[in-house]
Amino acid sequence: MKLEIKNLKFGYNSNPVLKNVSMVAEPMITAIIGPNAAGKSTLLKCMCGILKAEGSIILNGKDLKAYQKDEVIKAISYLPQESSTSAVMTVLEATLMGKLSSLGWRIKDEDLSASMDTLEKLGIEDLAMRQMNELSGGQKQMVSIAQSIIRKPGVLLMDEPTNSLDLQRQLELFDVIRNITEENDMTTIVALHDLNLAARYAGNVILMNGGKIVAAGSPASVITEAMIREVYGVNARVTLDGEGIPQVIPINSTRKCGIKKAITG
Ligand SMILES: Nc1ncnc2c1ncn2[C@@H]1O[C@H](COP(=O)(O)OP(=O)(O)OP(=O)(O)O)[C@@H](O)[C@H]1O
Repeated sequence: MKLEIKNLKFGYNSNPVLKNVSMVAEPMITAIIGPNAAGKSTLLKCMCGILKAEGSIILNGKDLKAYQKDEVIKAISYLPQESSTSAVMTVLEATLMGKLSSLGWRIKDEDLSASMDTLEKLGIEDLAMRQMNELSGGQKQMVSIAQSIIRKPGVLLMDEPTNSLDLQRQLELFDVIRNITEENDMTTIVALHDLNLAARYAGNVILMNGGKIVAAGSPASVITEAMIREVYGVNARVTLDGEGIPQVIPINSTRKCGIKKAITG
């Protein structure tokens, strides 16, 4: 599904956060990068309709407002930064809920096997009968991801899906996301802090800063030493590997009080 955003404006309590954001996402992985408080999460929440923004969100040529609510729920799956899945139920039941909540509440045999397949794809089938409230943060995060991808939505929005995962799980998860995106012709949009993951897995990178999109294009065109210095205030070495994928090695911060400036925006 093609997702187009035109002149999106949004503010919390009239404090402007998104300032005329326009972008297009096609079926592939798009990474949204940018410093803390740039507006990445807010943009994702506007894209799925959780936050009501000014401007247009166009899904396959039709304004999101013209779709029925259940059509939007089926078409767009959103995985928030903080997972709230901690209810007393098994991992298999929680995964099944991800499917049912988008398709009605009748359980069919194929829904159960789809849930098990999804857990296997993510390498967490051993957790199927474990209780959700007994899982580690990373395990819970993997279940939230299972709940999102089981629906095979046209548009998959993920906010920092790797932030509780160890290095191996991060790569495995992105391998799965890439496969699912390609197999299902999905438009996958991921907000990410890890520039190396964005460079390795995204076909398109969108850079946000101060509520605006300041660059968009291939990883090599967006993730450059000059950009990292200017937007993140960090000196970094960026080299291109054999496939032309940028690899970022941060060296030092150019700011004296960097944390305060970055967090307060
Ligand atoms: N619920 C809220 N109420 C008021 N202001 C908010 C709310 N959520 C976010 N903001 C503000 O909106 C701005 C953008 O926040 P947002 O979470 O979209 O940024 P982000 O790029 O996702 O940041 P991070 O990388 O730190 O998660 C920030 O200044 C933040 O303080």
